[in-house]
Amino acid sequence: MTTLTDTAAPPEVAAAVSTQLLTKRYGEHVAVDAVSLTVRRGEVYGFLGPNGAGKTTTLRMILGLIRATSGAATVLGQRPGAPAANSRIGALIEGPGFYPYLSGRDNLRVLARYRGLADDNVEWALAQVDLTDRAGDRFRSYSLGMKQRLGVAAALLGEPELLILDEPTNGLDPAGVSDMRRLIADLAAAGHTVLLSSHLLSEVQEVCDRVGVISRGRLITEATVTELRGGNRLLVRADPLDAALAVCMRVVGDNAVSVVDGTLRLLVDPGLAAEVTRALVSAEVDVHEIRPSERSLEEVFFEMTATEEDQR
Ligand SMILES: Nc1ncnc2c1ncn2[C@@H]1O[C@H](COP(=O)(O)OP(=O)(O)OP(=O)(O)O)[C@@H](O)[C@H]1O
Repeated sequence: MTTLTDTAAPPEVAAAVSTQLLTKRYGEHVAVDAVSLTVRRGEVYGFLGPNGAGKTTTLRMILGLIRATSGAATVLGQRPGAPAANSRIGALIEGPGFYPYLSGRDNLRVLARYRGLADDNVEWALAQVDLTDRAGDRFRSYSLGMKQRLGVAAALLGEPELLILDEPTNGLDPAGVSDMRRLIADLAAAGHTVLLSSHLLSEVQEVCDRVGVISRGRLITEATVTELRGGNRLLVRADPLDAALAVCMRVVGDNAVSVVDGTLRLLVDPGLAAEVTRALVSAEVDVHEIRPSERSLEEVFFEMTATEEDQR
């Protein structure tokens, strides 16, 4: 008999990637410290952290390129490195080794043959990254952005379900970053799950559904970009400030109001803007500006890592 419980996919199968207390030590140094993260199928997951935080080491464990010291990981329902998973994963990690004297197309053909894939795959992958026109040129003549896109094309050979991209925007100029962002959004729209690492939050906040923030080997948080940025702040510029402060404290509570650079910062639902404005106006305070304010991901990141430092 089939019950509802029997047919519901267990979380580890529903997830594209999940890790449980994944840890990597190099001697005394803990490069990755008990990381438990989940990448859901179909999402773009940003793995964020400064240089040396442990991103590449985590991705290498997920791909089965290095062994975890302890903990576990499941990738597309398999253990890392299992052939059944590898054939459904495309990865760009630490720059692929391309032959400089071969064209982009021939480089991909070499990789495709090695993996038993037909040349159609090469043309498809080149088109995905918009390199078809330059595919006949030697790799060494490519700009950094083109080299990165060829790396993504290599990861795309065989149309993998899951793409793992380690710092795909590293070293790119703003135009290259914007091209890469668009490419990732297109791949996600086409149904690929994307796990990408970055140390630049501004680069991933537009393209990622969820982010995991890692600092010194530890996963500090995992949340949607909206959750991280928080929508619960109102900024008020009003005159006279003292009277405005008193009114705001009365309306939203003493602890929810602070003054930053002559502006009142209210930690409340922005839906209270009308009520706050009415109270200020009836107290004969001039309201120059009242607006909701989100934290930038950079602010969130620095606040979180600062808290983490304090706890050490
Ligand atoms: N093979 C190794 N032997 C010793 N230590 C290592 C090794 N690989 C990584 N580490 C250390 O582990 C830590 C995490 O490195 P990792 O490359 O994973 O960070 P990252 O977040 O990817 O940073 P980056 O963006 O600079 O690559 C660093 O302190 C690094 O020096």
